[in-house]
This record gives sequence, C-alpha cells and structure tokens, in this order.
Amino acid sequence: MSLEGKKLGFIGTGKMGSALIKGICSAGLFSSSDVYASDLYEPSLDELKQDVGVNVSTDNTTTVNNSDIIVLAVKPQILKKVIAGIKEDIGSDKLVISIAAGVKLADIESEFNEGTRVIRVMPNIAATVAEAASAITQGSNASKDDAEDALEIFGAVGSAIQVPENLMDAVTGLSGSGPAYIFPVIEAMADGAVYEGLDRKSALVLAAQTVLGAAKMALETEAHPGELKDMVTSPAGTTIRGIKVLEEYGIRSAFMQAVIESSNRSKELGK
Ligand SMILES: NC(=O)C1=CN([C@@H]2O[C@H](COP(=O)(O)OP(=O)(O)OC[C@H]3O[C@@H](n4cnc5c(N)ncnc54)[C@H](OP(=O)(O)O)[C@@H]3O)[C@@H](O)[C@H]2O)C=CC1
Ligand SMILES: O=C(O)[C@@H]1CCC=N1
Repeated sequence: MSLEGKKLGFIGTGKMGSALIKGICSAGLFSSSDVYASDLYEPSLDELKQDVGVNVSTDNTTTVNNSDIIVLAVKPQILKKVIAGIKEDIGSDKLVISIAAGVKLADIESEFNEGTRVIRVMPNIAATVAEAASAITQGSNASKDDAEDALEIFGAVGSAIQVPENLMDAVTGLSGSGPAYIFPVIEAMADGAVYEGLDRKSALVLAAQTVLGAAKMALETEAHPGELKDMVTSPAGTTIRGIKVLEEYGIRSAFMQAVIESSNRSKELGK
C-alpha cells in the first residue's frame, strides 16, 4: 500500500490544519486537487483555496466522502461532536487520523462504528515550513500499512516517529507544544541584543539562525548537547558568563517543568 491515488481530507483548518495542508502541498506529497478541507470558519477556507488551491467546503461530510484519509484537526473539546457528524460516512475503506492533544485512541475509536481504522498523531506547527517533529501511534484496527501512510504524510513535513500510545502525552509536552517555548527564547535573545544596540531586524535574524544552527548541530552530529555547549565555551570567555546567568535563573528546571506541566495538561485532556 502507498499513498498513490489516495485523497487526503482535513476537518478543521485552523492553525494546525492549515499548517499541515500548506506543508504537505508544498512538499508535493499530494497535489492540491487531491486535498479536501472543511471548517466552519469560512475565511480560513477562502485563504487555503486562494493560496494553496485545495478543495474547500463548510460541510465535513463533503471532505469525508471525497477522501481516503481524513485528518481530524479540531480542538479536543469538540472532537466527539465532530465525529458524531461524520461517523456514518466512515467505512473500513477510510483511515482517520486524529491530531487532538490528549484524546486517547480507545476513546476516539469508541465514538466511531466498530472496526474504524484510527491513527493518533502529535505534529507541531513547524509543519508549515516542513520542519515539524511528529509522533504517531497506531489504533487497534489500523494496519501496518496505515501506520506507514501516516509516517509518510507527517515525514513529508519534517521528522516522524512511531511511539507507544502511553508516551503521546510526553511527546505533546515536548515537541507538540515545544515551538511555543522557543519563540520567546528567540524574542528574548533578540531583546538582549537590541538592549546592546543592534537593530531589531538583525537581532531577530541572528537569534533565529542561532537556534536553527544549534538544532541542526544537535541533529546532525548526534553529539551530547553538553559536549556541543563545551565547544562554544572558552575558559574565562564570554559564553561561560552567559551560561552562569542562565543557570542562576534555573533555565534547565524551567524547561523541564514546562514539558512536564504541558504533558500533565495533555493527560487531563484525555480524561
Ligand atoms: N496549534 C498547534 O500547534 C497544535 C495543535 N494540535 C491539535 O490540533 C487541533 C487543532 O488545533 P488548532 O489548529 O490550534 O486549533 P484552531 O482553533 O486554530 O483550529 C480548529 C479549527 O476547527 C474549526 N472547527 C470548529 N468546529 C468545527 C466543526 N464542527 N467542523 C469543522 N471545523 C470546526 C474551528 O473553527 P472556529 O474557530 O470557527 O471554531 C477552527 O478553525 C487540536 O486538537 C490541537 O490539540 C496538535 C499539535 C500542535
Ligand atoms: O496547546 C495545545 O493544546 C496544542 C496541542 C499541542 C500544541 N498546541
């Protein structure tokens, strides 16, 4: 099995649905004429129609009836209601992918008719620039081919791995929410440079490129981050002064706690 000849649908074209549609279409994995999207909010549909050229509708069953794979990209709190409106149109020929934070496979499956193939995915917003970090987990009726299709779709917009479902809350706290921890870091680093006299535009470019470069080194060298940090940190140099301040403000504890607390919220959403 492969994605060849398949049509992809999105229910919910808000921030994450739109990021995925844009990323997947620019990656060329699906042509825009093979992508269907529906939402209640017409301006986001109009924007996708105009910018990406996908098929849009305010009726979710139009998306379902035209698609082989349907991504549910609505808020966890309304997932049940959305499923109730489409379940009779979803047979065993279709694969459902939920990206809702926290909501467990068993709870999603129990809202559909028996035997529905479901995969749960936690992507992130960087799908829009093909740099998402995603994890997928396979439902009880989904096949290995379904998992491979999901890995191919989310792999086209970044990195995608498969994890057991009990780790999806940790993934949500780490990479699902993670971009929002890093954007303030970029802004604050740039603020420091603006304080020192650099213009805002240059400061933001240098700050963002610094984060990108550090991430790329961590991924490509696979060296321990501590070892990479030591490569920058000259004895009695500039970097160790900055590191000391970050440690005084508890940077490691702050980031660890952010991931743990976000994972806890994901667990709450699943109750
Ligand atoms: N944002 C992110 O970075 C990430 C989000 N997620 C998950 O993705 C999902 C979507 O999040 P996000 O994109 O941020 O949320 P948004 O609120 O931006 O998008 C959800 C969209 O669904 C629409 N909607 C509401 N009711 C319906 C309905 N009955 N049928 C079709 N569409 C409907 C909303 O319209 P309206 O606004 O009019 O209600 C909105 O446009 C969530 O489950 C979230 O947990 C996962 C990973 C990362
Ligand atoms: O904040 C949220 O709940 C969603 C899920 C992961 C990222 N955004």
